[in-house]
Amino acid sequence: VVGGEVARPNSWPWQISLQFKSVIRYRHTCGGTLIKRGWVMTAAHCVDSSRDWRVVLGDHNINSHEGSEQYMSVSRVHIHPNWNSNNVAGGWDIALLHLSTEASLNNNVQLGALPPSGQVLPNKNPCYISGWGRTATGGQLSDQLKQAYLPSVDHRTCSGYGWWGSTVKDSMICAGGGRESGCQGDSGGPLNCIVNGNWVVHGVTSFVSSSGCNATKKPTVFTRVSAYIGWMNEYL
Ligand SMILES: CC(C)c1ccc(NC(=O)[C@@H]2CCCN2C(=O)[C@H](CCCC[NH3+])NC(=O)C(F)(F)F)cc1
Repeated sequence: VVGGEVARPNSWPWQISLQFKSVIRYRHTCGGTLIKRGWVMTAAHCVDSSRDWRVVLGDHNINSHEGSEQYMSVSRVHIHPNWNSNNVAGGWDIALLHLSTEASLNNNVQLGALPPSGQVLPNKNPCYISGWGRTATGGQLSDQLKQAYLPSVDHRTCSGYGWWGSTVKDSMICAGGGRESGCQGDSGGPLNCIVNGNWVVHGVTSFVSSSGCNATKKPTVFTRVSAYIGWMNEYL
């Protein structure tokens, strides 16, 4: 997350850290959202290589043990069948991870709410991105979970001239476009939006501009969760 601030610990209790074993230790690679006690929603581009995955729930500082963490292994990875790893602009950047044991829900670990199928937010709907991704273009990951206020940008604007144009599809949702943005390592994590006073996970962090995470008029682009409710319900 570029800009924004360190989140109050466990204030996004559905945010998970997706990590893979690298030699002797696990490394954070992506975010994700706990949507059922045994299921995590993330981006397909996060898991399209076979690795020894683990999901960490209830985390704040990914480099220290705080006691609120639950470490889960992953029994199945379900990548959307239409995902094409050579074309993130094609969409379909969504995957479900089946956990080998069910999470215990508590103050630090809760389920993220999903939107109704087909729901599209109006322009400038209040939303926050959360994640441990780079804190600047080319920078380092954040030890502590960060958040940034990224109001939604409607499709008409986001696909307009000088913005993303036809790179952005209707199955995506854009947010931000100013000095704050997602960045590498935030992939797969939630776009948390306020709808009728409740937090709803409307996006899965998918891509930013290759010329810089917080490029002007290149909002962070998310998989639009409401376009995939039917597919997810096949599993949940
Ligand atoms: C034109 C379109 C096809 C296109 C649009 C944006 C990009 N962006 C990028 O490649 C930038 C630079 C590093 C990774 N990255 C990204 O946007 C990666 C997803 C890459 C998927 C493809 N391998 N996602 C993220 O960094 C994010 F924001 F989700 F955390 C690349 C191609």
